[in-house]
Amino acid sequence: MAPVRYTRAPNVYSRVQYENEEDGLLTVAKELTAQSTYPEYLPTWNKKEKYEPLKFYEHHDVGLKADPSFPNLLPKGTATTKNITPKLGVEVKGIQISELNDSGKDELALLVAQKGLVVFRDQDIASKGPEFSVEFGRYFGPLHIHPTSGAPRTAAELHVVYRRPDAKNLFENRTNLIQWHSDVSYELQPPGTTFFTVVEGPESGGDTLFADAAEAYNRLSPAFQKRLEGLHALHSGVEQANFSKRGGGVVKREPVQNIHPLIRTHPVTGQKSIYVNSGFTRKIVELKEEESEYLLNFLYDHINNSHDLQARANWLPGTVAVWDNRRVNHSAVLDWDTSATRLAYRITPTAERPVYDLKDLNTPDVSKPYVGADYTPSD
Ligand SMILES: O=C(O)CCC(=O)C(=O)O
Ligand SMILES: [Fe+2]
Repeated sequence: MAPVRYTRAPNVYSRVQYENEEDGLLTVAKELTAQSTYPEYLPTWNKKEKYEPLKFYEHHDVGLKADPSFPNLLPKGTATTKNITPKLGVEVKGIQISELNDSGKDELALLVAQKGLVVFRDQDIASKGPEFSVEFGRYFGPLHIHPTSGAPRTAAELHVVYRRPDAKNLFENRTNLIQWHSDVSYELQPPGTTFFTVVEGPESGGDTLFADAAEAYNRLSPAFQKRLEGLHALHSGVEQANFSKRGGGVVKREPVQNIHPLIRTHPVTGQKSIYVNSGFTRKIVELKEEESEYLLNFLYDHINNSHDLQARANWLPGTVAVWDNRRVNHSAVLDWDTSATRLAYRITPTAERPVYDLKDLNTPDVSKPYVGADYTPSD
């Protein structure tokens, strides 16, 4: 059977970037470190770093505690806001997220849940060093340590996205490099409020695209919504781990596959969204293969190609975008062909095990057992 149409090689960013190895620590070339304006964020890959499988924990979203009038996050007369699109995304200026007290952080989580994406301009958080971002992020949930990506030498919890100045032309074998996904959806408890900032980047290009899977759900007819209820999808981290291994990279935690409801409900807003993505979703477990492929391809088309439920963030110095990874899918845009470096990092607090019905929130396993033939990834 043909593979799902949108499933391509995982993360084009994870192409080999390391050149030095000192005692199991892979690092980028010394000349690149010398040139970097933020060398403390350059990726390193520690071959000795190994983690146990992630275990279930109860997640209580801090957005639930927030004052919905946002007195700390959006103080009147100081903060300004502007919607990026009518429903998805808002741009905020005039406040420093690094200075928020706990109430302000609760409000930030609520605003991100409500808007899907919040773009803060002129932030100083990166200049405070990697350890500050780790401490900041922990407030929102236990931080995810990515199994294969690089991390700053002093902050294993940050996920680094790096394209070196002499990156090869990735369009040689591809017509486009768009890779829609929701971060690490294969985990038992995937991320929620997710922070991303580009500390070094091209003058133009290298934007990030966002698609609103809640609006995508709302656009479906009631009959179609009903059909999706009760279905579950298998998400897989196996191909990403294999890809890293093949390139001589690291696998810090054994890859997992998890089954999540196809429609999930947000614990803070009560909003439903379609929880599939063409990066990590492999199969709808209640359906036969052809049926699953047919339905997944429809949903991928609907989410990835409906530009009228999407937003695009551009990166100015000091921009921090925060998205709700439960509700939006995203893709990098690798469109520049100058020798500009792009160096970015993500702070990735994890969230609840996805549920369709909020009465199942924080129960260890609400998915039906996977009874189909064992799924064997092709990669
Ligand atoms: O580089 C980007 O714009 C997005 C990268 C990405 O998908 C991520 O770090 O989650
Ligand atoms: Fe991502």
